[in-house]
Amino acid sequence: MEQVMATPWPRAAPGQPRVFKLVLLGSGSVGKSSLALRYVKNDFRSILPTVGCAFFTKVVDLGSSSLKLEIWDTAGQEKYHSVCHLYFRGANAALLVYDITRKDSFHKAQQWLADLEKELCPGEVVVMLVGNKTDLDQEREVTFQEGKEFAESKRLLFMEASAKLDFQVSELFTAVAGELLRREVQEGQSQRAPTSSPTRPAQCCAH
Ligand SMILES: Nc1nc2c(ncn2[C@@H]2O[C@H](COP(=O)(O)OP(=O)(O)OP(=O)(O)O)[C@@H](O)[C@H]2O)c(=O)[nH]1
Repeated sequence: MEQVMATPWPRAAPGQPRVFKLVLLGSGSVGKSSLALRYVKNDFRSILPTVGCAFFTKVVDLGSSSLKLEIWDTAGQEKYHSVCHLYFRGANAALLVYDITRKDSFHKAQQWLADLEKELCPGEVVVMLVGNKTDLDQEREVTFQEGKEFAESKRLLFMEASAKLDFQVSELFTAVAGELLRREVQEGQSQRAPTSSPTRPAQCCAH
């Protein structure tokens, strides 16, 4: 897996699919790298803890349209927490991942959301809460309902998945990609409408 420490903003070449940056955030060992590996390479294997950030790309075909996701897989270990905010700058989407067998990881995902909200404008980033490791249902500490209710209270997308069993992995990335395109179309329409006011201020939040 490629390990990178820089944060270049992606550019779309002419005629190529538009590029969106997606960051994976969450505690150590919740399965961020495994979800990315399953999605991009349809593989599941033992992976060493991420150092800094790992990087993947994948073109998502949505039928009438396609886009390229640049997936930034951040390190979840606490010692890397302070550098992680460097990676979500410029992000278009974020997956807040927790392990359904670890309540502490669910609380940590909520802290990540608070950090994201400090850096980014509300509604600017598509955020999905992801409860991973549904194959370990007998050890579950976070119910589906708890995840869903928290996501609804914060207006996040929500899905549970298993990187191990390949359960709902491509579905969750496709759902985020679909939402990115939907918002882009919506924003384009509101900018074309002569009577509409700008959708966002020129200078926003921490930018
Ligand atoms: N049972 C089960 N184990 C999983 C699943 N996804 C990941 N794992 C395991 O959980 C452990 C951690 O997975 P990683 O993908 O390295 O987790 P991470 O969140 O990227 O960890 P950091 O790099 O430390 O942030 C590994 O042993 C994986 O094999 C899953 O869906 N089910």
